[in-house]
Amino acid sequence: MRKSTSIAIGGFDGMHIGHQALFRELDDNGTIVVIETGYANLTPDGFRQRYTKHRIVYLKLGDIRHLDGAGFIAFLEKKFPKLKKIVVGYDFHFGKDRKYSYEDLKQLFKGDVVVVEEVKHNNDSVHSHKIRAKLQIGDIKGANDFLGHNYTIVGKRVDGQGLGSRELVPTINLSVKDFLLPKEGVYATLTRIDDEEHFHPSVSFIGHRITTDGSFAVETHILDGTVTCKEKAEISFVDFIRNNEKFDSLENLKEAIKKDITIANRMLKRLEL
Ligand SMILES: Cc1cc2nc3c(=O)[nH]c(=O)nc-3n(C[C@H](O)[C@H](O)[C@H](O)COP(=O)(O)O)c2cc1C
Ligand SMILES: Nc1ncnc2c1ncn2[C@@H]1O[C@H](COP(=O)(O)OP(=O)(O)O)[C@@H](O)[C@H]1O
Repeated sequence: MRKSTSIAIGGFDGMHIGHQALFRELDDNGTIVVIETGYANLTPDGFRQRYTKHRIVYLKLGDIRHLDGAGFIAFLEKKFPKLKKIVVGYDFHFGKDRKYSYEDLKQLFKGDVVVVEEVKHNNDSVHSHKIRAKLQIGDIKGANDFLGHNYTIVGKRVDGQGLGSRELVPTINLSVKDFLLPKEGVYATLTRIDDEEHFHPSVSFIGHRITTDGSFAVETHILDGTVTCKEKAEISFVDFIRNNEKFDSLENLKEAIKKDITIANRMLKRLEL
């Protein structure tokens, strides 16, 4: 922090293409200042770091929300004594009732204030809340376009019913906390197991297993061989296949899963793995 000469300020949940436009304005000693609201669920906890090489510093919203414009600048200058440049987006607001904007920063800060113009995709302004809305309707492609990377969640391995490997296909069952889960259904995915470096092509199910025991599950079936997962896995979403369905028999569910596998293979083959 003592070395930081430039900072980008915001919530930065998702680290999407709008956020990345800010980071491009940082220099080698640039730091990303995340104002934590407690609502981040696209890139919770330490997950923002994987989408940037810049150092990230977290500030609690409660510690700064009462500050006026001058107070906020004084706070930043104390925390970053070498600060020369502040980077924010076109809609950045801060302070009590969010009443200060980049105009105030420009007036009050002695160094440079860079204001990044609105980043759009297909003429639609990119924002975290829109990415959440897309995931909630299963629009993975739309969410990924806004993110500039595949939406990725991490979970802890848990035991399943054991039915998968006996009657259907083997799956890794995950308990996922803190991440927003896409809508219930079946997805073409890439899965990274434990600390492996590569991702496996996979097909994943999120939802209540309404055909079997009714309980909620996040499961992934690996398409390129037999694997063992010890502790955790990471699911990277590529495309939506179908909604969660209730089948009359395990036999029909099995047929549907076979089709899902064919579709997932087709969707994933288009990618350079
Ligand atoms: C590709 C795939 C698609 C699935 N689709 C459905 C579904 O549409 N409806 C459903 O109730 N369960 C679905 N399941 C979940 C199965 O019910 C689940 O794998 C089975 O209950 C075995 O669970 P276990 O891994 O805990 O043994 C799907 C699972 C996979 C891997
Ligand atoms: N689409 C965008 N174009 C340009 N700047 C953006 C965009 N989205 C967010 N920003 C900027 O990035 C920083 C973080 O904003 P934040 O409110 O966390 O993002 P979001 O609006 O996606 O939730 C702010 O300075 C904001 O002005």
